[in-house]
Amino acid sequence: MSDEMMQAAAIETPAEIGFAPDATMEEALAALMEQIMAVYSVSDDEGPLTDMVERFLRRQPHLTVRRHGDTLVASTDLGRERRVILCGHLDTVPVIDNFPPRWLESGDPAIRGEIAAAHPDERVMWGRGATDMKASDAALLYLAATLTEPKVDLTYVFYDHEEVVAEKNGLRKVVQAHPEWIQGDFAIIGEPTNCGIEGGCNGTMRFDVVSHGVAAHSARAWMGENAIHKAGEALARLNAYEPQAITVDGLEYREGLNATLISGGNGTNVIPDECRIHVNYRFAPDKDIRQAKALMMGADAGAELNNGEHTATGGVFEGFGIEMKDESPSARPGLDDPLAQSLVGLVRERTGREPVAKLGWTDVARFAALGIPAVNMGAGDPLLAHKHDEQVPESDLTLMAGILRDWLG
Ligand SMILES: N[C@@H](CCC[C@H](NC(=O)CCC(=O)O)C(=O)O)C(=O)O
Repeated sequence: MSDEMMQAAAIETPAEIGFAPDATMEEALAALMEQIMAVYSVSDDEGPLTDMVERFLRRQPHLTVRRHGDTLVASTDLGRERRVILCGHLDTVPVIDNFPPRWLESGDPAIRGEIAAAHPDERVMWGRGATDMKASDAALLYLAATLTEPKVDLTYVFYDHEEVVAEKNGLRKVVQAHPEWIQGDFAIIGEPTNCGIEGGCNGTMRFDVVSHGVAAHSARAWMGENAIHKAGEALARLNAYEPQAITVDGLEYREGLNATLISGGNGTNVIPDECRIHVNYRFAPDKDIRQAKALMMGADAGAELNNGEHTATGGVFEGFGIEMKDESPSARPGLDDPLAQSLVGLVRERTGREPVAKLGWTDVARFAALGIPAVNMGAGDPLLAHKHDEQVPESDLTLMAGILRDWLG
C-alpha cells in the first residue's frame, strides 16, 4: 500500500471513547478498539489515553473509579462473595511505521497469511498495540460498561508503563500506594494469548555487559585498547549460549538470552574506550531472580565498583563489567486454583485450546507475589506482539469479550 493510501485509510484520533447505546457487542467492540488504537500511547505518553478511558469509566454509574498517576482502578461494589481483577495496560512499545492504525479489509495484502487463512472475509485491525494489548483493553472496556450485574465483584485496572523498567510500572505503584484497591480472589491479565490461557510467566532481567578500553587516535591504535573488539568475546558467549526449554507444572517455558542493543565509540577515528551490550535474559519459573543472576554473573554478582558496575565473578559473562538495568521475577502457572480451573474449562470449550506457558513477562508475577492466583488471557496472537505488523482479527475481540462475559455474568 502506498503512503498516500495508508494515509487515506488511517483512523483519526477520536475526541472521546464510547459506543452507541443500541450497538451490538461486535459494533461496540469495533468502536472501542478503533478509538483506543488511534490514541498514541507509547510508554511515557499514556496520559491522553488514560484521560479518555477515565472519562469513559466515570460515565458508568455502577463503577467506582479511582486514579493514581496514569493508572485507573474501577470497581463494582455489589457485596459479592468473591472479587475478580481484570487488568489491561494502556501503553505500547515504540512505534515503527505502524501508527496511526487502520482496518484492513479482507483481501488486503497487509493481512498476514496465517490470519487471512484462519479468518477469511474478516476485517483485521493493524497497528501498534493491536495485539499487545489494545484488543484486550477494548474487550475489558466493553465489559466494564455492560456487565452491570456480574456474579462476582469486579475490579478493572487500566495501567501505564507495563512495557518498560519495572520501577515505572503503574500497577506496581498503585499496589504500593493503595494496596486496598487491588484486592481480590483471582486476576486475569489481558496480555495476548489468542484467547487461550497462558499460565505463569518467564522472568526477565536486563543488564549491560560493559567492556573497557583506552581511547587513542585510530592511526596510532597501539596507544589505546579497543573496547569494541573486547566486546566480541561477550558476543561469542551469547552466540554459543543454548537456550533451554524447561517444564514447570506441566507447561513448557522457553528461555532466551539475547543482546537487544549495542553502543560504543565516540568518534570515527577514535579507538573506543567503552562498549555496552544490553542483554535480556528470559528465565523459566524454576528459577528465582537470585538463581538467574548467578547463571549470568556468578553467585556473588561481583564487588560493587564506584560507578555501580559489578565485575561478573562467574556465569556466562564472567570477567565482564555488569550494570543491572531491570529485573522482574518469573511466576509458576498456578492453574490448580478452582477459579483458574473453571476458566480453563470454558476457554477449552470455546477455543479448543489447552493452557500453555506465557513466555513474555507479565503482571501475573506481581499477583503471584501478592498471593492472588492469576492467569493471562487475552485477544490477539502473542507471536505478533511487538512486531512491526502487529494485527488482530476483529472476531478475536468478540471471542474474548464473550468468554469473559459468560464466565463472569
Ligand atoms: N520490566 C520489564 C517489562 C517487560 C514486559 C514485556 N511484556 C510483554 O511483552 C508481554 C507480552 C506477552 O508475552 O504476551 C516483556 O516481556 O518484555 C522490562 O522492562 O523488560
